[in-house]
Amino acid sequence: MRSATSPPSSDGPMTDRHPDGSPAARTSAGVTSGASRRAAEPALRVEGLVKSFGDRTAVDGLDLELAPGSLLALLGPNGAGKTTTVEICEGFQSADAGTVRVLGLDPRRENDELRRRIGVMLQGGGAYPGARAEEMLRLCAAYSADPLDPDWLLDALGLVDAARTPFRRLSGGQQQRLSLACAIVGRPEMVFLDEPTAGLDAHARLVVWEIIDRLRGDGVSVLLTTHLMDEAEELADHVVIIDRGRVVADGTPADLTSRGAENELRFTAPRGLDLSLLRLALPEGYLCSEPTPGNYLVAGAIVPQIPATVTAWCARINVLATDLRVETRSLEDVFLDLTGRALR
Ligand SMILES: Nc1ncnc2c1ncn2[C@@H]1O[C@H](COP(=O)(O)OP(=O)(O)OP(=O)(O)O)[C@@H](O)[C@H]1O
Repeated sequence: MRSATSPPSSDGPMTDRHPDGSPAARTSAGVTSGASRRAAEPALRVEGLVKSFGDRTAVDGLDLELAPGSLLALLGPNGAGKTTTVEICEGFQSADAGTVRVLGLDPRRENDELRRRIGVMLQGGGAYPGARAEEMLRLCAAYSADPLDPDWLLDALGLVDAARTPFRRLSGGQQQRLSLACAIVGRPEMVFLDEPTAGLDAHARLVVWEIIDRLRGDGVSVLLTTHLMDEAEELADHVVIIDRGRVVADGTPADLTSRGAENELRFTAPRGLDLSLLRLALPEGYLCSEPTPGNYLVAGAIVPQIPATVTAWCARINVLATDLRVETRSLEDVFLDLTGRALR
C-alpha cells in the first residue's frame, strides 16, 4: 500500500492516467465543471426532515446544507438518526415530511439521474460476496461513462495484492477500501461515506483520509458519517452533531471547539467525586459537573485563581487530577457536553 505521504498520483487530485502513462486530459474536474455550473446551489439541502418507524421518531425536523465541493461530517451517538437521514438522501428510504434535494434532485422521484451522479459507500461493503475485488470494481466502473482507471484506484488504495480475492475473503479493512473505491470510481459529483474508516488500521486510515481529501480538492461534495472525532476534525469543513433526530450543534470544527472554551476548565480524575466541597470553594456562580464518568468540568470565567482552587481541592481529598486544561476543547468534549453520551 502507498503511504499517505506518497500521493497516489503526482499529477494532482484524482488524476488517472492513459495507458501510455501520460496524465489523462480530464481529471474529475470533468465532474466539477458540471458542479461549478450549479455553484450557487447547495450540493445537499435537507429541510424539516421527519421519519418515524412505528411510534419511534428517528429523524425529527432535521435541516442540513452542504456547500458544493465541501465536506460535511454528520456526527451522532448510536440511534441518533444518521443512517436514516443518509438513506433518505440517497433515495433508499422515503421521508414522512420535509424536503430533500441532492444536486438539485429529488432522491426518490429523480433517482435514476441521481444514481448516475452520486457515489455511495455502504457500511459492510454492499458487494457480491463471490465477486473478486477487481471484478467488483470494474463492474462499478462499467456503470459510468467516464470512470477513473480501476487499476489506479486498486493501487492507490493498496488493493493490488487482493485484486483476485473474492469479496467474502477480503479482510474487513480491504472490504472497506474496496467499497470506497466502488463509490468513487464513477467520478461522482457527490459521495456519501458511511464510516469509511471503521475497522481500519492507522496506516490504512491515513490512506483513506488522503483519498477523501483529494476528492474534496477536486470539487466533489462529501457527506461523511463517522463516530471518530479526529476524523471529523481532520477532514470536515462543517460538522453537524445530531441527537435524537435533531441538530444539536453545527459549525466548522474550529467554531465548535472554540465556542465558550475560555469559560471552561476541564480535568480528569477518579469517577464519582463528591463535588459539593469544590462548589463551596469556588466563587459564586461557577458550575462544576462530571459530564461523563471521570471527566470534570468547571464552567465560568477561568481566572488564575480557579485552577489553583481546583488543585487545592484535589490535594485536600487526596486525588490526582490529570489532563487539567483551559481553552482547549476537542470535538469529543463538545459532543459529550451536548449529548451526554460517548459516540459509541
Ligand atoms: N427500519 C427500521 N425500523 C425500525 N426502527 C428503525 C429502523 N431504522 C432505524 N430505526 C430506529 O431509528 C433510530 C435511528 O436509527 P439510525 O440507524 O438512523 O441511527 P444512527 O445514528 O445511524 O445509529 P448508528 O450510529 O447506530 O448507526 C433508532 O432508534 C433505530 O432503532
